[in-house]
Amino acid sequence: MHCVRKVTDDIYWIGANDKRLHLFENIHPIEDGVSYNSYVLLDEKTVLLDAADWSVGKQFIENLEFVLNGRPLDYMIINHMEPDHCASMEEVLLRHPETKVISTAKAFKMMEQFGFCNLGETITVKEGDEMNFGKHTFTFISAPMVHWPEVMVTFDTTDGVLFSADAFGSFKSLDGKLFADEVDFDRDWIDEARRYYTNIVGKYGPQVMNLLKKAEGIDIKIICPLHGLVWRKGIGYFIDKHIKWATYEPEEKGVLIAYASMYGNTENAAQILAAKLCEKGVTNIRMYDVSKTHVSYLISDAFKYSHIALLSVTYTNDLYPPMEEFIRDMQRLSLQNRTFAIVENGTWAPQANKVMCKMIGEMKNMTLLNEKLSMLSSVKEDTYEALDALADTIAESLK
Ligand SMILES: Cc1cc2nc3c(=O)[nH]c(=O)nc-3n(C[C@H](O)[C@H](O)[C@H](O)COP(=O)(O)O)c2cc1C
Repeated sequence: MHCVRKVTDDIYWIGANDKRLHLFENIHPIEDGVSYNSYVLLDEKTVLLDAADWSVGKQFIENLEFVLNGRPLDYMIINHMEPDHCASMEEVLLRHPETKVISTAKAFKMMEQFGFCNLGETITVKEGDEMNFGKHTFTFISAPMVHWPEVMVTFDTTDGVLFSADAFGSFKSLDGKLFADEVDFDRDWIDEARRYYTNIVGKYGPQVMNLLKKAEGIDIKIICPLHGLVWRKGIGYFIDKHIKWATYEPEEKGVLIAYASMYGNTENAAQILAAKLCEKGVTNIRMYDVSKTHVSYLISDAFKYSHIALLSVTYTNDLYPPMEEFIRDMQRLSLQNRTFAIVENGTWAPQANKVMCKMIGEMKNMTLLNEKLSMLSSVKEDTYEALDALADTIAESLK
């Protein structure tokens, strides 16, 4: 049975939720699922904006046919051709051979590469092109690398609706809600929106800022992304978050403590550091065991907090692999402007400090608060005092 919602009088959300998928992009855990959003404009012409993943294809097609209610589908706009949105487009075209597909030249090339064939009549658009569908005029804005190079976004100049592709998206299935003002976003959604942005689009901050600059000139009333909630109220709040993330500015003054420990002694040091920080009035702390926490959560909080304390054991003359993965991921996603404190542990020849220093040094605008805090196997009086002093240094730099 169909399951759709109205966005405006003429625009419907016809997407679907996937609560069964464990790993988004086969890498990021999605405990709360994800939605694949697709939209239809009913005007003098009918227009489908993006499709959906194959896993929800049946629901998506049922929704599409319900909304069309026997009308032909005149156009299908593909803003982003990644298979989690486009895999079902061929099914749409088999049912609607009358449909003309509108997209960028690069997207058509990539559709061919992926084998999304039988496209029929196509219309290639570029930055600034406009198309009228009756009451509504759409303009197309290129947004390269706002996830993939072929991406564009579509702006409905009539109603001020921005179809933003993967920009302004989020993990989490919608479960009946559609609009951000229907949920407690700060309580229930912001962490997953940040985890989505930072891990999926995080590397492309400058490109996101380019898109936001272009968006400054247009009066956006509604944002319709391809995953997550639709924004029609308080859009500025979400745009501000994206500006912070895209410019690699921390959202909050606080400390992310990430530790790697096999037998619990480095963990003990992490707990002592946290306790000392709290004693000194620094309570905005989030602590993770890197072996137990998927790196996508660590990345999300690395984008959130101003300070990052890394405490790691030495492992076969090198850094402990999950800690290395975390720092490598921060590098890959171009994280910048953070303040680090590091602690190493080793039993016969500690090496973790050297590797962590080198990796942090390879990133842009990172400050390292301490040169070396090395512990041998377990926390003794000297390490305890050194951790206390490190907490002082961190607290001071947070002022
Ligand atoms: C497989 C393995 C390899 C290790 N390699 C080194 C090493 O190369 N150099 C060193 O000083 N300690 C090494 N250690 C010791 C760890 O760093 C040790 O777990 C640590 O000193 C104690 O901290 P923990 O209780 O937090 O695990 C190794 C331990 C294991 C289990």
